Amino acid sequence: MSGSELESLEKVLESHLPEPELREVKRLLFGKRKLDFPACAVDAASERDFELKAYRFEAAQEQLRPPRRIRVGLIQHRIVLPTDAPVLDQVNAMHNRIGEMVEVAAMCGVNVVCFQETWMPFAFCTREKEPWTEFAESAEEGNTTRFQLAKKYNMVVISPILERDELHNTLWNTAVVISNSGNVLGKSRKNHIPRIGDFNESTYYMEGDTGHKVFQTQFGKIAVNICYGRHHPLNWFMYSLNGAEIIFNPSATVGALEPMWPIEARNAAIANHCFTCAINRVGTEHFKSEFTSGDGQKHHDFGLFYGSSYVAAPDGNRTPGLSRTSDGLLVVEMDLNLNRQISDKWSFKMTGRYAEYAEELAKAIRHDFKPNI
Ligand SMILES: NC(=O)NCCC(=O)O
Repeated sequence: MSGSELESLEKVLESHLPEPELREVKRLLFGKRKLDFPACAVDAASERDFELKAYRFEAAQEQLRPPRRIRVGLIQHRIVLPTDAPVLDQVNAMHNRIGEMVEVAAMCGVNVVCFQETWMPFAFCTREKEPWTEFAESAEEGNTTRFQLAKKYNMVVISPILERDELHNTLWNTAVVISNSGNVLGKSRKNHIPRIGDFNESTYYMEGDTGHKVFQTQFGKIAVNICYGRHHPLNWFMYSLNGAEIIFNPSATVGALEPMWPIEARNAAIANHCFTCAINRVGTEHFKSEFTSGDGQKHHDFGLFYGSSYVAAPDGNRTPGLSRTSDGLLVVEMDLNLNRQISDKWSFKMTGRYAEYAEELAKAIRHDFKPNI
């Protein structure tokens, strides 16, 4: 435990359940296998003070297709410097932290790594423009994109940033997808902007305009459904419709939303016959000026970002979560053949009545809509 905070549900079960029951509970809750990682990675993670966990999802051997095994890495971390440190110092400190964590991901053979949502302080609760908008940068040319990790480690990097689009004088909440060659493959902007509690993001940026892009990488077709989009089943569905084999969900989430966290990305993996990766930051971020929440309470912080990053598979299994309180790297090996195998078995997507939904939805959004009662 860190202070009075619960470290994780998994730790509670491990501490209190006898071994045979624990094994059964873990099978029911999670159902996947542990993956061995190199000793150098274990040592480096321990020296650098972050949790390292690794799991494997297997698929059946097929006759016509070879396995398509790849490894993803999910990184959760707290901000490094206080939020009133000079902006560039904060950015550099964060780059150093990410750099040392990605190096361990490389030791573990990770092919695609994803960081948490906008890896700057999550200052959008404050409604202040300065200095937070100074963190905004170009998706194509910004410091964070030019921070050369992808090519160095032959790894696809998903880097969620606050994007400044100079051409259109706009800010966006954007995930930049950098191919393992080091080139920017493209970007995916946050589709749904929360209007709840301290999530005052609509003061800073608009709903994304990049649709439901899927990126073809050397390690499979990937998409990014940023944070609040995970509450929208149709948002996951649209990425899946465009062929996503893995949907990443970089997030910054706190408090009352925690009971939903273990369920939403897992449901999406089941419903869409794909893998989903839910990533949340950790720690509590303090801001100098007091701000008022939607409920009238005054604060200097958002509350605890509860980490608990995990990966879910199309067969409904999922990994245990990373800690609620510590920085961590979750490495997961998955055979992408599992997606089609599960689709052929359960056929949720094949049996969807899309033409009917489309027709009824088209009617429901009209001003003259009358419910079919
Ligand atoms: N970052 C963000 O969109 N948070 C909104 C609350 C949530 O959905 O967890």
